[in-house]
Amino acid sequence: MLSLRAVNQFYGENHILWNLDLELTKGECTCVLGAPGMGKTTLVNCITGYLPVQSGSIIWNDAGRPPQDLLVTPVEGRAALGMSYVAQERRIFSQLSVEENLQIALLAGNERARTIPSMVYDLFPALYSMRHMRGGELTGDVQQQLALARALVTEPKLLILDEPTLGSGQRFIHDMGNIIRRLNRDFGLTILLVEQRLSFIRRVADRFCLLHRGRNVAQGNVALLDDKLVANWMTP
Ligand SMILES: Nc1ncnc2c1ncn2[C@@H]1O[C@H](COP(=O)(O)OP(=O)(O)OP(=O)(O)O)[C@@H](O)[C@H]1O
Repeated sequence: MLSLRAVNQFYGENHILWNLDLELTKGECTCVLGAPGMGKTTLVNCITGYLPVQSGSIIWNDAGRPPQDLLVTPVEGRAALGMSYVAQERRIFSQLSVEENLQIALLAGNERARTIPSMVYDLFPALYSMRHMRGGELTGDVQQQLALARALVTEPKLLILDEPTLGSGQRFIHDMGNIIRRLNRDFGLTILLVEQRLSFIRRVADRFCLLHRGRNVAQGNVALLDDKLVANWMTP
């Protein structure tokens, strides 16, 4: 679904991503992990188009359509192709109701999505009962649900989640894991997940990509993500 080849990215003079290769396969959940500051969010921002890349290629492959070069596709164009992103900082409108937040997110989609799909309230029944409440009145966990629901209203093909469990308690983390598994296994959504919690990664992901100082130092089936690999690479 998405192929990155030899991607390099700089912040000014600082070389952050180094010749990075990554392959996202349709229907799989791939987790990017690594210690803080290793380039995970930078990588996601290059994929979504919020950051320019210096060199390399990022190609979108959708069955039956010609491959699309994302480096010449702006952020809105990537959303229209079917890419949806939940950033670390929840991007919701605190003055608008839950329902208005979802309605506005629909505008980012393509022709297919005109109403809030029933799947969204099925996954997040709490949002339905709170649909008239303002975003700013919700607890942090429900705001995170709303941020994810906003990303789903356009019925994306690729969902990108940057540390969806950050700052949450065990109960929420468990529920978030269930939702990601349902999205991936029941709805067939391709998922790119940035995450640090190993138990969570092993529960939800099919594949992993381990970043160290902007380089992809290990990748493969999540069963290969063993303690030795983690001890070697998860320290700053
Ligand atoms: N806007 C920026 N300008 C300059 N340098 C930046 C900027 N954002 C990030 N960096 C640097 O780029 C490197 C990679 O940061 P990035 O946020 O991608 O790491 P990360 O793996 O996502 O970290 P974390 O787990 O803490 O979110 C770090 O050294 C960071 O200091």
